[in-house]
Amino acid sequence: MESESPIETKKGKSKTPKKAKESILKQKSPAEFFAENKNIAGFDNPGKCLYTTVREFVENALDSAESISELPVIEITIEEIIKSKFNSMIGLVDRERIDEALYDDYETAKAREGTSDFAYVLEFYVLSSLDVLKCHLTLSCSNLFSLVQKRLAKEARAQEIQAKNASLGKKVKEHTVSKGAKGRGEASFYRVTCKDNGRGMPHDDIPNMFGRVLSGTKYGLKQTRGKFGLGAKMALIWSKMSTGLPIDISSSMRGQNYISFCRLDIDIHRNIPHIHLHEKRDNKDKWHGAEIQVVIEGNWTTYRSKILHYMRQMAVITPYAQFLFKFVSDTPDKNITIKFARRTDAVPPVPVETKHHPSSVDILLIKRLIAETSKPNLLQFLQHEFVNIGKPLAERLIGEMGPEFSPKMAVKSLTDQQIVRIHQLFRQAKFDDPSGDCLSPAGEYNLRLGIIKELHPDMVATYSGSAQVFEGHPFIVEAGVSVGGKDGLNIFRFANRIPLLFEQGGDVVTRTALKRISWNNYKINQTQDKIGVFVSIVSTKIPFKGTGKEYIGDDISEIASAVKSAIQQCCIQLKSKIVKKMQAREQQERKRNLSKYIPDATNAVYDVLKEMARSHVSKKKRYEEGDADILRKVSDHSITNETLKEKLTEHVEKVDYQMALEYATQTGVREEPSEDIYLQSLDGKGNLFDFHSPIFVFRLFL
Ligand SMILES: Nc1ncnc2c1ncn2[C@@H]1O[C@H](COP(=O)(O)OP(=O)(O)OP(=O)(O)O)[C@@H](O)[C@H]1O
Repeated sequence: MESESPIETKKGKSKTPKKAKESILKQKSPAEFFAENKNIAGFDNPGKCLYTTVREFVENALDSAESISELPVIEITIEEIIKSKFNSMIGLVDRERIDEALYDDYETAKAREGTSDFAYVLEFYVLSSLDVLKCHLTLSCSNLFSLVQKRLAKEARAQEIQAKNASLGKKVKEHTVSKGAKGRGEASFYRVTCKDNGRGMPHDDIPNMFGRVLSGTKYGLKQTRGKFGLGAKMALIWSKMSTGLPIDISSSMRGQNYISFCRLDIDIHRNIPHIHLHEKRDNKDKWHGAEIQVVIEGNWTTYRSKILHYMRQMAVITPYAQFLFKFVSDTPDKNITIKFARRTDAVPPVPVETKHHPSSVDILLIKRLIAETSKPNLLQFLQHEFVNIGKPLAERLIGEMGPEFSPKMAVKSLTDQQIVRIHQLFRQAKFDDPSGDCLSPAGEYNLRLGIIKELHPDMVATYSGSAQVFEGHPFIVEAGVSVGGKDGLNIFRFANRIPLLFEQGGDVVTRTALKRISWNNYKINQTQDKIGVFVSIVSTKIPFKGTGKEYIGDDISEIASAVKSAIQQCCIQLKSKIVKKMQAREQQERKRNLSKYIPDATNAVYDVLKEMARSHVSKKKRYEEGDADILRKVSDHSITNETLKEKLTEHVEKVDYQMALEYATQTGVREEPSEDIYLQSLDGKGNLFDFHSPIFVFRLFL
């Protein structure tokens, strides 16, 4: 008998090659891999799956509308499906429990006894004062009571930690439903529908776009929200895993007189779409766009706030889009409808596809570019397949590669070694940085609007950095920092105009804001002031950690320093505003203090002036009537001035003249007399001039 042992094969007893069934080697399809590791795509638990499904659909919808420069109009509906409805949807009959002990939420007789004891204790506790209770409880009761207290405290602590983590954007553990309320089997189901007015999809491509993992249209070098060709398929894989239901896609492209309808699921093992229905339907309304619908297990209760937060932030960074968000519950009072209205018609320019920068490519990519290029020779290949290589530079590079290279050599005939040489030179040579022209940043205006809308701060500063480069990819960092408004340090992160809500702790923006900004230097108190930090990064490649697009790592020094400098630039602007505001506040304070006793001074002056006015008028009258003696007195300025000074000093000696002067300066010279007082006096040259108000006189006098 022929041995199947690999050892025997090694010993040469069997020369025949191993049959396929003997091999221990196994292969997994990408769909299988992601089904087994769905957490790396942001599908960690039912609640997070609901959140990520919404997110993937919304981001596809935005990418699609923006790609045809259409102002996005997006409707998202999450409809709660209760178990009986779900069962009837899939044709499953609801069954009553027969063998109760079989269930996860089953309580043993002993546990029930404990519970009734507990109910008694609790009732007793409520009815009695604590002291009385302490006296009367038996030892066993008090033991039980402390056990119960411990359990309640533990539950409360767990809930507290969960709420805290959720607010910090940390991973939220699924709320463990306490036994007796809802067993493990009691999943919640939701129908998620997302409708957009975007480009739609070609009829024949739909099955592969939704039923083949790692297929998409966004692989080029371009700033897009989607990147991996994974998100929509993950929603389908999760629906297949949790409900077994397919996905429904309706789509129509501009000018198409039909709507493509496709219902499909995915053959996980072969990573191919399994089509249930694929047909063309009438498009009477000339609609274009897509509507995707999927039924999945989820958890609205624990992820409600994250989903709404995400929608709000998406509306902030995409003010040119209109979103209609609906949650439809089986209990109508839990229904939610939120319309995020469009706030501007200015759509940022559509990001353009660009070519690779020589410093960003690896050997594999060079080989792929060679395989795909239409250019016949090395010179043209270098010139046309990369940015920042013009003809003269291409010629110099070829000269530098070595004698076996020439401009005219067929690019497809390059050997593996020659490709390695090109790669080495690309690494070592100096190239101009790629420009950021292909990028479409959110814009300082949008950031400012967003901050004001979210935080209602006292002051805001924004900054838009110029394009920079990491590993040959251009990127732009924009930042906004606010002071005042809601509590604490709030950090808002956006990447290619996607809000990032999870894994905040490891993100480059969070780390920079918390560890690398000396807030005190900018007169901002990190622990007391309410600070808002908004940072938006756009790039042809966002270096997300993982496929879940949750956070940007802190390990790319170019990005880290650009983030730091953008935040610092905002802080510098804020500092001067803060200093001015502090000075204004101080002045205001002084003014308030002055005004406490200034009325005394002005009243005194007013009295003096009134008296002088009276005598002045009478003197004037007498002068007009021909009193020669009075003429001498009126023309004698020193007498008038002296008299005034004397009288004022008499009345206002308690006034701090310096402060009074300041007050008068701040108040300014009033144009109209504040009181019904009008008098004339003589200036230094003996001319008559007018005093219009007590303050004016006061200032002149001082
Ligand atoms: N609403 C939509 N309108 C038009 N095309 C869509 C829509 N949703 C998905 N698509 C197409 O389906 C493809 C696959 O989508 P999927 O969400 O799986 O991946 P992606 O968006 O390319 O990348 P990522 O996994 O990073 O989100 C997209 O590249 C896009 O071409």
